[in-house]
Amino acid sequence: MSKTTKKQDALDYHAQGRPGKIEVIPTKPTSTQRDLTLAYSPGVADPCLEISNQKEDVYKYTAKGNLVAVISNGTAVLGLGNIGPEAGKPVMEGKGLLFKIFADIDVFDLELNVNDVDGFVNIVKALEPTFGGINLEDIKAPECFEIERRLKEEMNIPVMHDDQHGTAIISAAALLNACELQHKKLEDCKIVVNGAGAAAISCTRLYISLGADKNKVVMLDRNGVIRNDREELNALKKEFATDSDVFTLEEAIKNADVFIGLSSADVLSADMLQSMAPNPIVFAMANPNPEIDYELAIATRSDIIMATGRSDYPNQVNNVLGFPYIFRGALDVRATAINEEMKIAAVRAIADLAKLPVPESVNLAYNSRNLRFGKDYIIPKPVDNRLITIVAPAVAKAAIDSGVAKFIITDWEAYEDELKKRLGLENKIMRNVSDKAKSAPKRVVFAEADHYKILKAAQIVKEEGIAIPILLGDKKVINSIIQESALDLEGVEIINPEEEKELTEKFAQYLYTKRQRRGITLTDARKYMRDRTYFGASMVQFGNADALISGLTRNYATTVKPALQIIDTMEGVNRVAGMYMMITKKGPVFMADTTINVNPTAEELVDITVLVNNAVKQFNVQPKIALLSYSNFGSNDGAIPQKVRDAVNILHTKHPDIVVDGDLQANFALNENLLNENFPFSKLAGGVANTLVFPNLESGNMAYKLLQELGEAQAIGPILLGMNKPVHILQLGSSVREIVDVVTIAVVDVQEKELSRNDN
Ligand SMILES: NC(=O)C1=CN([C@@H]2O[C@H](COP(=O)(O)OP(=O)(O)OC[C@H]3O[C@@H](n4cnc5c(N)ncnc54)[C@H](OP(=O)(O)O)[C@@H]3O)[C@@H](O)[C@H]2O)C=CC1
Ligand SMILES: CC(=O)C(=O)O
Ligand SMILES: [Mg+2]
Repeated sequence: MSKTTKKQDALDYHAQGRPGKIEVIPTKPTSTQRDLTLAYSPGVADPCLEISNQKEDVYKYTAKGNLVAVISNGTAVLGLGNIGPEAGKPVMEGKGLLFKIFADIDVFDLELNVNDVDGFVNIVKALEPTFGGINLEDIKAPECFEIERRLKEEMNIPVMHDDQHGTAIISAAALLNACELQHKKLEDCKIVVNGAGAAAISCTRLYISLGADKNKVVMLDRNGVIRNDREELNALKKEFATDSDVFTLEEAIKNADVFIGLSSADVLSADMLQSMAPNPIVFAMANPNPEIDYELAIATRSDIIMATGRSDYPNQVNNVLGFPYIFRGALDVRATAINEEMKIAAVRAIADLAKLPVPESVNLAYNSRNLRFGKDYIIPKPVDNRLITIVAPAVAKAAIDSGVAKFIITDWEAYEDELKKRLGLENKIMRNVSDKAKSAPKRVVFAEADHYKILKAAQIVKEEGIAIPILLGDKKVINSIIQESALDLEGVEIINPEEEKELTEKFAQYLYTKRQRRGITLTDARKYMRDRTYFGASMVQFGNADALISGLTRNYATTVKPALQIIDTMEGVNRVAGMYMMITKKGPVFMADTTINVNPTAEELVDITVLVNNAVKQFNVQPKIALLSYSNFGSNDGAIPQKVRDAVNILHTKHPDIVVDGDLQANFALNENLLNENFPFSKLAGGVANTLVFPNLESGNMAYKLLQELGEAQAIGPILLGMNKPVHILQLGSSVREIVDVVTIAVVDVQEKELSRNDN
């Protein structure tokens, strides 16, 4: 059992609820009799006949093109050995789960009760009509080599034995990077490979094709070094037999540069590790427990680069980084095989990705502040969602270039969008907003710059060219966080309001003049200016900055107050409101008011709707607004539906250009069929609403939070509407990504406000 998870937890995880880890879910509507008629007899006969006329249409009308079989006979399950097909099923279900979550590939796991090569090959061959690809898994050597060779030869869909090639690709990428970091040349490295099975042999072959010297490789199995004088060796082992004068691991490992473990747990001792060459590279990849314990290895050699197959230590070298994306790329071009060119393309793509800056989501997932290319980060993390958009296209391109693709991708940008969509990463709106921000970055002042998340967000917006950050706070404190977290904020202006006596006095005088008849004395105003949100808002008011970001550490109401006291609302606007852009599976939906107006009157709802209408247009979206209630067009007489109806009446009279209707229930507003069938007269009929205005703060606030938690929608905001100058208040505890999004919106807000001033 692994050291960080308890046996009972693992058993419970698998047994609780629906036993196992996967289920089958229909992808088409099934709710009406008509749906069933189409899904099954008689409707199903039509696609059947189309396919019978044109076999390739099976990709058009069935799930084949996205379906991979994970097939095992349970003869080499992880490092647990030949435990049989049933016992191997949890691993195969696990692979299915990883295929789905990392690459949106559907998997049937098939555990076969057959050990002989012919029997196995015959069964798998017969499955070709069902699947787009075959992932062979945990089948022991040497049979796995013959099985894979024959299936590749006899089948016309991609077949890959993952323990061989998945592992080879990933460990080769890690090895190239580790050599670079340890200043070793692969061709000069003395490499000891412990294990001579499926993974070990294929990994070694790939290292050699990437430049490793076969004469410097020593391979071992259970009986020790694979030597030419051993008579019982099979042909595969013979390929790596040596004449050198070493017999045991202890002897072979002396002065080795690299140890590759693909055997079983705890075979490499601390003494053996001590005897390796300076700056050794140790990949102890046996699962679940490595050839040497991670802690022991790093305690033994401080000059080591150490990797295991496990997720709970740095440098997880595990084929999970490869198989989802290799198959994704292969399926998307309907490759007939996974060839050497595709494998090498995957190696290079994965190795190069490790050298790029790490996304914040990955840092967060590993509770780390600044993962970066180095001894403890030689290879990307499995949760890095750039893997799909980098590795899959690299594999697909190589398949096309090497002539094994039946479908040619020409628009690579569209393909990347499609890949992002598969993982729900597609967010075109935000990408457009971000591009717009980058076209003319603005000065954004951060009131809470003595906070890691703010500094990290400032670094990101600076690096990406979205904004020019200005940091407010104690310089010493800010610089120490920057140093501690290895952030790069060189050249960024830091202002400590306490040192800015003149500016503070000017701002205080302004606040006093503005609010002297609202209970603020000059003494109060001077005191308030010590608060960085007051100071930052004043900077924006006086043009020392273009936008203010605050609110990470304090509640919304407290933070919005200084902004409202210092910065006026836009001309002709009576109030401010808060809006969220929710990125849902069905696309973006704008929601207001979610943060400010507790119980707006009908007139106030009108103001909010006008504000929202203008704001949504800034995102290049044509607003279609539903004013929500618990009733549809007068179906209920309550005070709230009445208020909403009154607001809609005013809007229709005074703002006929706005596409708005209500009162409407949320499901009617968002469902075209329901709306068309029941309310064809509605101004929204023929489509759905993309903007929802709520009758009060409680419904708006609860709705967006429910959508965020249960609907897994991404909430971007809050976006403060109606201010004369851009001030954006974060939600308490926002993530770095949320802060970056709000800054991006703030920059575009500045641009839009400048534009409308120039127009006037
Ligand atoms: N991190 C990763 O991504 C991956 C890790 N692995 C791990 O690699 C290991 C091997 O898997 P796989 O190749 O599929 O299995 P195989 O059964 O095909 O091969 C196992 C090999 O390990 C050798 N071996 C076992 N124990 C020892 C030992 N004490 N000393 C030396 N050699 C030993 C066997 O020797 P013999 O030939 O004499 O029986 C055999 O050559 C497993 O632990 C597996 O979990 C595998 C794939 C991916
Ligand atoms: C990771 C894997 O495939 C194995 O250990 O067998
Ligand atoms: Mg395996």
